[in-house]
Amino acid sequence: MTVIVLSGPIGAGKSSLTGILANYLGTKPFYESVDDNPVLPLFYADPKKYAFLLQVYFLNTRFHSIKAALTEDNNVLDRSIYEDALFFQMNADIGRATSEEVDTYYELLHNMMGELKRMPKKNPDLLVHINVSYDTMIKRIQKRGRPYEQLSYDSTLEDYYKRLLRYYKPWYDNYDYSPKMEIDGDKLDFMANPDDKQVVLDQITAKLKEMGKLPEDWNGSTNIQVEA
Ligand SMILES: Nc1ncnc2c1ncn2[C@@H]1O[C@H](COP(=O)(O)OP(=O)(O)OP(=O)(O)O)[C@@H](O)[C@H]1O
Ligand SMILES: Nc1nc(=O)c2ncn([C@H]3C[C@H](O)[C@@H](CO)O3)c2[nH]1
Repeated sequence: MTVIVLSGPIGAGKSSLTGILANYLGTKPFYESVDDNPVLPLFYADPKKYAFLLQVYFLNTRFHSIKAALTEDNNVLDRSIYEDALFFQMNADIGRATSEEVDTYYELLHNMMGELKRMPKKNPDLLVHINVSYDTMIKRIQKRGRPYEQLSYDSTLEDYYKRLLRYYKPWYDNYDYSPKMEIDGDKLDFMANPDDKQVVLDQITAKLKEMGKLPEDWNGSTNIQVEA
């Protein structure tokens, strides 16, 4: 059926929507490696030392996930390989990578993207991008409560998060691996409000129907798995 990739800033709701969408469509979710990621806390404690290592870690896990997803042809992915360079370029721009690390990273990324071109299915079917403002992003980061992501942990995080938001607009505009659509993550509380959740699911299924990826009369009901 379809391979859908989600994108958006930290705390936008990608993991949450990945689960909701996979359940609704009856497909398999792939999550970004966070709680089992040994490099992430090291990075937040010493970004300059660990930016390159963290990026290689994420790139490797994202390469693994996108290959599996494109092979099985029926999946939803939390943040994917297509956003990897956005993060690394931003960290490099603020002096957290040497020019040798930057060159090595882009050669590795180029090689990996070349491998994807050889897959039977080369691209996702749809990118769903969740837009959030700075205030929403911070509220969600606080709600989730990972200690090393809190503004109180490091005084430079406010600037880091604001900068990240600025990098997303051109990234989204230039993304061309598949059709794409945006979700308003400020207005739509798809976690706590069932009506908002249905609005988001309707927006995504309408896009999939328009693209011929779902039958016109499909309403999700036959595919919903009852959550325990
Ligand atoms: N639309 C929403 N409305 C209200 N709360 C939300 C919404 N989306 C996510 N949340 C809450 O915000 C927090 C962050 O959500 P989530 O982990 O899904 O974000 P994410 O985009 O996957 O983050 P990251 O980039 O860090 O992996 C969670 O506590 C989640 O319950
Ligand atoms: N430096 C860096 N590069 C990435 O590709 C990347 N992807 C995610 N993250 C950070 C953001 C959240 O804290 C947490 C969960 O998304 O991991 C990243 N950090």
